[in-house]
Amino acid sequence: MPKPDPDIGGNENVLISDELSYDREKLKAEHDRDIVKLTEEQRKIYDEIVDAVVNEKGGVFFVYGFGGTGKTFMWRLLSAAIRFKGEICLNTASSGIASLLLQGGRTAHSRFSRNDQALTPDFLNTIKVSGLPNHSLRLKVGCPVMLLRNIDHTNSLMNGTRLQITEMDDLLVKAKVITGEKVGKTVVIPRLSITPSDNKLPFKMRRRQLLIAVAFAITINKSQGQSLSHVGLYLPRDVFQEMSSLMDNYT
Ligand SMILES: Nc1ncnc2c1ncn2[C@@H]1O[C@H](COP(=O)(O)OP(=O)(O)OP(=O)(O)O)[C@@H](O)[C@H]1O
Repeated sequence: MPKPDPDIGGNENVLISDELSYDREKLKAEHDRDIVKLTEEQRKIYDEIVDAVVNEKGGVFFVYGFGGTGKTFMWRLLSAAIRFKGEICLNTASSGIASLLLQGGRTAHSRFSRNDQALTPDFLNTIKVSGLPNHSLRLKVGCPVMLLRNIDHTNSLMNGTRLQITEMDDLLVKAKVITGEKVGKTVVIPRLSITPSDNKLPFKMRRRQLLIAVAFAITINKSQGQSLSHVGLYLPRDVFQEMSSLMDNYT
């Protein structure tokens, strides 16, 4: 009896094995042939993006230009530069036609729905989206938290209500309301299944979690309508400087 090939199947991530199966020598030859053709402008973009990848700087780059000015040409070269080194480059386009222009290109929809199985729980647990509680919450009795959804209008348990944890159980927490009309009231917050309302993810996501986030600080929007005796402001940028230069521009 032939034995099954141990390299086939198993738990291997389909997406990763697909992306690592390119002919690296051929890609390198194509890359080396075309890199010398880059215009000065294309080369500048190429260098900046490759530098961000190689040195793990990360970043989001928006490349624009008139039709036929070489965006796809450069993108193919960038993909080859990453892939011939044995690294992964996921080419994703918004439409089927656009995805055909890129080697190994897929639409975002097809890429991610086809690989639902390849999205491991570990990966899903790292996702942080607005309105969705984090997978892991570090709570302690006494810590301030904020509700992330409207749970019970009559009891003022609304998105943005602040509470203080008073008791913790495996599946729920008890907390005291510290803002709004029901200040002082103790409420029970259960775990609920929730789908992000503002979902920019290209797949459906649902998480079962307490609908709260630790809130030692809140955004200015969430603090609306509250009279507070003491306030500390966190201003990571010099907004006053920006305001004054804006005013200069308008006067
Ligand atoms: N530096 C270059 N050297 C040689 N040929 C190039 C170069 N840049 C682009 N080309 C060629 O010019 C043509 C148009 O380029 P490309 O398709 O990349 O443009 P584009 O900006 O993606 O266009 P569109 O916006 O219409 O999709 C292609 O045939 C491409 O191979």
